[in-house]
Amino acid sequence: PPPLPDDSLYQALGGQPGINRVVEGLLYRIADDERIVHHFADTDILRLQEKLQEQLCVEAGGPCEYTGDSMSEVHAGFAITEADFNALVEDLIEAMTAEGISVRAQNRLLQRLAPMRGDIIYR
Ligand code: HEM
Repeated sequence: PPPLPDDSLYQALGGQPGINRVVEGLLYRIADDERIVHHFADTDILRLQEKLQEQLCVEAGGPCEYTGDSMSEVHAGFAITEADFNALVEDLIEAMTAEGISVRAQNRLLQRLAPMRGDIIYR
């Protein structure tokens, strides 16, 4: 999606510290999520954490650069289903709710991530 005109979403997420807490909460929830944890068996979790922190910052209109690989490159070969995708989004919503992020800000971020769906789900 095109860049946001301002950093209001970044601020609503609590800036980089808030985004980092959401990413940490997401990673803990994935680790506990029997529906999808198997996909991450061989993943360098510290790298994933760093790239997610950057990506969510960029998508929220924050002052960051994403240095990871493209969504299609990264997720190809994992045979990620629509149900897997929905499970991860559920975990993300839980992580944001636990950080006290408003439903409006949650929905703004999810709207930014939703278009990536086609690059992540295996067809
Ligand atoms: C909106 C949804 C998603 C976003 C924004 C996202 C974002 C990312 C990012 C930024 C990375 C790191 C890229 C890099 O290392 O250069 C990554 C890696 C990864 N993602 Fe996703 N992802 C999403 C959905 C999913 C889903 C649904 C699954 C599976 C259930 C998944 C499984 C993985 C795995 C296994 C890796 C690590 C790949 C590896 O170890 O080489 N992702 N993702």
